[in-house]
Amino acid sequence: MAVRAAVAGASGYAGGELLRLLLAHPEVEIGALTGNSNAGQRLGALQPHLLPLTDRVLQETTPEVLAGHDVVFLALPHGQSAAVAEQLGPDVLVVDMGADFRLKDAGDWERFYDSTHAGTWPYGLPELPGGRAALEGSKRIAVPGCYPTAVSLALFPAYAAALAEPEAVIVAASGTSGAGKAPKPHLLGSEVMGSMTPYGVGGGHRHTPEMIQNLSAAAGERVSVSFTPTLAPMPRGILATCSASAKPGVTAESVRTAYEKAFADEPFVHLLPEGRWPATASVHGSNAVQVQVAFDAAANRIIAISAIDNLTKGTAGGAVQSMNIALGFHENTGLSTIGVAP
Ligand SMILES: NC(=O)C1=CN([C@@H]2O[C@H](COP(=O)(O)OP(=O)(O)OC[C@H]3O[C@@H](n4cnc5c(N)ncnc54)[C@H](OP(=O)(O)O)[C@@H]3O)[C@@H](O)[C@H]2O)C=CC1
Ligand SMILES: CC(=O)N[C@@H](CCC(=O)OP(=O)(O)O)C(=O)O
Repeated sequence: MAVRAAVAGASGYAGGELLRLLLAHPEVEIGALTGNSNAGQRLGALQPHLLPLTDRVLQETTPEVLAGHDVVFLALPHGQSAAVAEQLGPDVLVVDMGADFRLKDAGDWERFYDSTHAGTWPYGLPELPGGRAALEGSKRIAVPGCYPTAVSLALFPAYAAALAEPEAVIVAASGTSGAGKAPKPHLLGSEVMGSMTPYGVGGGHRHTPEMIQNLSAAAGERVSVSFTPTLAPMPRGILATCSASAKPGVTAESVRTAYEKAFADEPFVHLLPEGRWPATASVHGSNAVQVQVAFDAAANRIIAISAIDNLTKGTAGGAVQSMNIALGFHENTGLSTIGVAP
């Protein structure tokens, strides 16, 4: 029998992408759909591409509306999930696509999110060492941030194989849907089109502690991260260019071997053949991740580059993949690795 899933935040970008995936998921029946300012609207007024659901009406995000489901997805702004989650029973699988339960360190949360830490849930990045075991049978899942997904997948093999020094430098470009649907002046078409600009420079971006958490766990020592995000004139996609100094004795062959080993059995991560480079268009609308790695011997640096779709593997696809593991479905169910390029 199919599981019944509610989606809170169905009017937003992450909620919309999740519904696109759930509509094709053979084990899921879509239950309540909720919004906030758009409660009472037809979904079709906000998500006209979700044709089978366009006549559904968005309800208020309340515990009563979300009750009676097997799975509840929370695609709400940061800080809004915890209060909703605590009203849901322990037998319901709650999948939080916001940041509320990602960080283990309460001090990091308070510094970067300026509010009280709600707690820590099993982390929804199955490809990390021990990632699947943490999700199997779990009733709570914290889906990673989009940039930490791209960066952690690019760099963890170098740290897990003790090839990289514990300092990483990351520059990543994101499409504008990463910033959500709520209107913001810097996201006006005339500001974004034909231009690229960095933001959150100098260690201020809230995804920095999440990257440090993941890479440090892989390395077994604290990894420092210098992260510079950049807004790119495209609706979807993240290209993360990550580098770290190589430890003594590292060669191009040892780097390649570590990455081949890390991703050999991964259904969604594609380590590209040597000489080919990740492209956001190749993963558009799919749960796939493209990764490539090179060893710059002159600079003694490992360069790892990844491409994801921020809305798919970067949030909704990652959420479905983790749900599949938690509920014992085949991990690929309802998820595609086929992009829509160009
Ligand atoms: N966009 C992305 O690429 C990614 C997003 N995420 C995470 O997913 C979550 C949603 O992001 P995104 O979809 O981009 O954001 P949007 O702004 O597009 O959507 C936000 C959703 O939350 C609802 N909402 C707003 N305020 C409240 C509130 N106070 N209480 C309950 N619901 C509320 C909105 O309802 P309404 O429209 O009716 O007001 C809308 O459905 C965020 O936590 C984000 O960090 C994670 C990874 C990637
Ligand atoms: C382009 C853009 O603004 N991106 C967002 C990241 C969005 C994301 O996926 O992260 P969360 O899940 O933590 O919201 C940002 O830089 O804050």
